[in-house]
Amino acid sequence: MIELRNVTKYFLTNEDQKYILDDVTMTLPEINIGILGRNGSGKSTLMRMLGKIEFPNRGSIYSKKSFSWPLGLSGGSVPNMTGKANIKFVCTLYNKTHEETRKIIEYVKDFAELGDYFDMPIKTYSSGMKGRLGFGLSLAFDFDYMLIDETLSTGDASFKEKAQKALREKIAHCHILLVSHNMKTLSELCQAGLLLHEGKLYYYEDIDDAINRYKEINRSKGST
Ligand SMILES: Nc1ncnc2c1ncn2[C@@H]1O[C@H](COP(=O)(O)OP(=O)(O)OP(=O)(O)O)[C@@H](O)[C@H]1O
Repeated sequence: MIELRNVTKYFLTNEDQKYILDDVTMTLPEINIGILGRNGSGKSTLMRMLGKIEFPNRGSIYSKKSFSWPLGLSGGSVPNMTGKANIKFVCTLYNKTHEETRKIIEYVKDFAELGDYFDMPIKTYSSGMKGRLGFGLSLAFDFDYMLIDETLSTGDASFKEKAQKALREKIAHCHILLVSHNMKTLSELCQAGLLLHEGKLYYYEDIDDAINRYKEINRSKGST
């Protein structure tokens, strides 16, 4: 379960405040949930708050469950360190043993297909390469919830296929919170939906109801 208690999140703009969530209180059940909203509504920000790499201005988000770092966002890595060194660093943070770390490095190296770049600083990577490294690393760990931010579209066609297959195997054993503009993927992978709109968060028990409401909003506002 994830509890949002009076959560308010805003960003300061030059002249005003941009509200993402305005005093939202809600309890989310343990199921796969798709997150929808127009461009700039705050989907990625919500995901970062769930992953505890960004925090509300007021209120709190509470859960006893473990969350992956948001897949699909390339932030969080140390740019001057190699891909391999970044993985070792994360393994240390998660108290992995020497043997577990060795296996994780092997897995990610094989999965991410970075060739020589695996031993080069991350600042030399393209955004797709960073995405592949982060994606492989997240798959190598076990979490209660995987946070996925449009990761299904990371990489070229063959990598995308491999990533989708690996992700589907992974999510058979955990829950997902998925941000995507792809309605088919949302409908296939999620049971429930969250719709972010103008600082409010709406929960739909059926993902297809969330998708229909999202489409209605898009029709009335002009699609983005
Ligand atoms: N650090 C920041 N400072 C100021 N404004 C920010 C900051 N981060 C995000 N924003 C603004 O907050 C709003 C929500 O951003 P966010 O990336 O969460 O939206 P989104 O729904 O994921 O968008 P998209 O669908 O385009 O990816 C946007 O208007 C964005 O410009």
